[in-house]
Amino acid sequence: MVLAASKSCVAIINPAGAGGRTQQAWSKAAPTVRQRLELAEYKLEVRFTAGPGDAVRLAAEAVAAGAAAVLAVGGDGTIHEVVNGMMAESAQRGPGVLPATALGILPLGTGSDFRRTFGWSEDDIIGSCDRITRGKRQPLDVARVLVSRPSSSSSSSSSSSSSVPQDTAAAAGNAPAGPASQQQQQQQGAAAVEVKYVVNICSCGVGATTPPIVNKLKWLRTLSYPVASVAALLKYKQLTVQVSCDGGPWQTLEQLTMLVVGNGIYWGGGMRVFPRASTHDGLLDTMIVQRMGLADFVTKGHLLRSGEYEKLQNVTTLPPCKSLKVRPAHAAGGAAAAAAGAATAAAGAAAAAAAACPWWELDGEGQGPCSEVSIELLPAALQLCV
Ligand SMILES: Nc1ncnc2c1ncn2[C@@H]1O[C@H](COP(=O)(O)OP(=O)(O)OP(=O)(O)O)[C@@H](O)[C@H]1O
Repeated sequence: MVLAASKSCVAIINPAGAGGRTQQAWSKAAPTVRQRLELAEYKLEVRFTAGPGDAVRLAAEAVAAGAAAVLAVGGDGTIHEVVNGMMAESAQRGPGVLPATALGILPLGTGSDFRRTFGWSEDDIIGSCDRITRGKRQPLDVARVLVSRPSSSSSSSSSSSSSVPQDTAAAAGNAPAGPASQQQQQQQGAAAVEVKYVVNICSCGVGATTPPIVNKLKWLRTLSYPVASVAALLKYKQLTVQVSCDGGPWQTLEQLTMLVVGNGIYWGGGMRVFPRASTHDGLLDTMIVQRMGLADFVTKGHLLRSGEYEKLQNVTTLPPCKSLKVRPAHAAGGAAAAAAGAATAAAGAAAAAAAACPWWELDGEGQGPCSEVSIELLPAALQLCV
């Protein structure tokens, strides 16, 4: 018997997920999802994204409308956008306001790394519905990431930055909120800062150059990630960056292959990068890979994949922390150069500075080169349906 619905669950579906397979899978799953939810007195509302970034808007609308749950249907990019919309909407209401809307996940993507942390299988339609209807909620930490871009680079290549509403640096108390202010910040060149949220893992270096390659290889399914990694390593030039944990001194990392920072366990299509990570311990884990070329990747990459990288000399970790800042090494001398009246700083110099900026990806969504990135973990920022 179908009971009168008293709570709403908004399903946000990315029809383009997994190279279009999400759309087909959803078509088959939809009747079951509706039936399971209605039996538990949930009213299902279905929203399809119209393009990249649209899930940010749809999730923010669901939170604003007081939905009991949002069901993100797709891969990690869809979860990323949904989390960004939920966090942006709650940030508008004031610092530390926890959305009453819980996050549900129906994993139907390519890599689908986030769901692996919880041991949820792909395509588990009934399990996804039951996680919503049984009412069990687990606190979920979310990282707030302030992204600064080099003055010569254009705005974000990421989908989630292009839609409304936006949680800009404004919400951090730096400027008026909203898309207009984001535009102003971008016009201010190097001072532009965007606020993004990461629920699983972000990285800079070679891994951050793979998303455009992965996007072209979706037909290879889970193989798209290792194949893209090899292609990216062939072109990658190692950079020097500096990191500061929990406000401590800057530490220089030379010949960086990649720096991975995370909340969850899995990254890059099933690599167990943080085997001991918890999504509700209030701490970020960090892995640093230096001087790793293609030969190392081919012969030792399996140790990165299995999380046994303590055996690798060129892999180190930082103590778990609550916040982390990363900047290109040239940024350390930037202020001094400016003070010395570096009037000769021409467009060529700006382009060179941009080239020295590492590329970033957030939850697998490519951002291009970033000058400074500041990551702060917000403990128990959302409630996850488990
Ligand atoms: N309607 C749409 N049309 C085209 N692209 C979309 C649409 N909706 C969302 N997108 C974009 O699709 C991209 C991929 O989505 P998603 O991450 O869900 O699937 P996936 O990449 O196959 O999975 P995974 O990230 O787990 O490997 C995201 O960058 C998102 O912005």
